[in-house]
Amino acid sequence: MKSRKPLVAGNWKMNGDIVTNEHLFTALRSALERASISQVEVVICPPFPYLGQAGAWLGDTGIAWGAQNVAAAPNGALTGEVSVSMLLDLGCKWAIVGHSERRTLLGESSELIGRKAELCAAAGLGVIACVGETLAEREASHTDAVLARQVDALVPALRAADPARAVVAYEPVWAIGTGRTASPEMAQEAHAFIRARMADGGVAGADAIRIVYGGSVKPANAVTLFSMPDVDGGLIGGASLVADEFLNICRAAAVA
Ligand SMILES: O=C(CO)COP(=O)(O)O
Repeated sequence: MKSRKPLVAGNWKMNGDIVTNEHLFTALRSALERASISQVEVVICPPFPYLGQAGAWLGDTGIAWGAQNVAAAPNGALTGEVSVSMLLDLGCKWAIVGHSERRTLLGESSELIGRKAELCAAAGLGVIACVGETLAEREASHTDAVLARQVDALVPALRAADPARAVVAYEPVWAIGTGRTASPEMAQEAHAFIRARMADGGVAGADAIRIVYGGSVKPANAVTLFSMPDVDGGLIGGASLVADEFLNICRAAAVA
């Protein structure tokens, strides 16, 4: 039994609409209530426009909701951006930062992501900070170097954060949406490296910070992944859009 409470977060990415979401929220509510998996922290991250809808549907459940991104500044002339305080206003408990889709498609740097994480930590908004290597980087044996750079940029935020409100998500880019999952041993190796790197960087809460795995997690592979000693749950893309699949992944986190 691990000392860290597992966390399973659904990253809906840019999917959904009011009607579809309503069905998904309804199914998630009843499924998760029936399963009563209080030993798992469950988070749903819909697109920004639906955070209010998430609050309306999930507010009286144990399920938290969060954003998929946040601005790197507290307020001001930043057209189109959404601040930490706005997310707190909407009842968000969490924000994802540094997803590889934003790193690669939108050019977000590790430094920018570190700043976002620091703003979350300072305001008490939980942060799920994503790291992970590309296939080319893994094949060139650069995985550790890439993870080290990405984790180091998060260290100031992780040192400042309440360890219960800081999560690192290891998402190898080659496993995202591809159906290709890291083996449990590969995930464990990367997670152990990330934890040691945090500790070396002076993050006193490194042992308490959850490191979750993301990349083609499905009900069929969740238990073996989550059973690894440093894998503390998952960040789920595609399968989080299907209530039964997401529920079964949450169940896997409860038994792993
Ligand atoms: O990017 C992910 C979660 O943030 C993973 O996506 P998939 O689960 O669809 O591979």
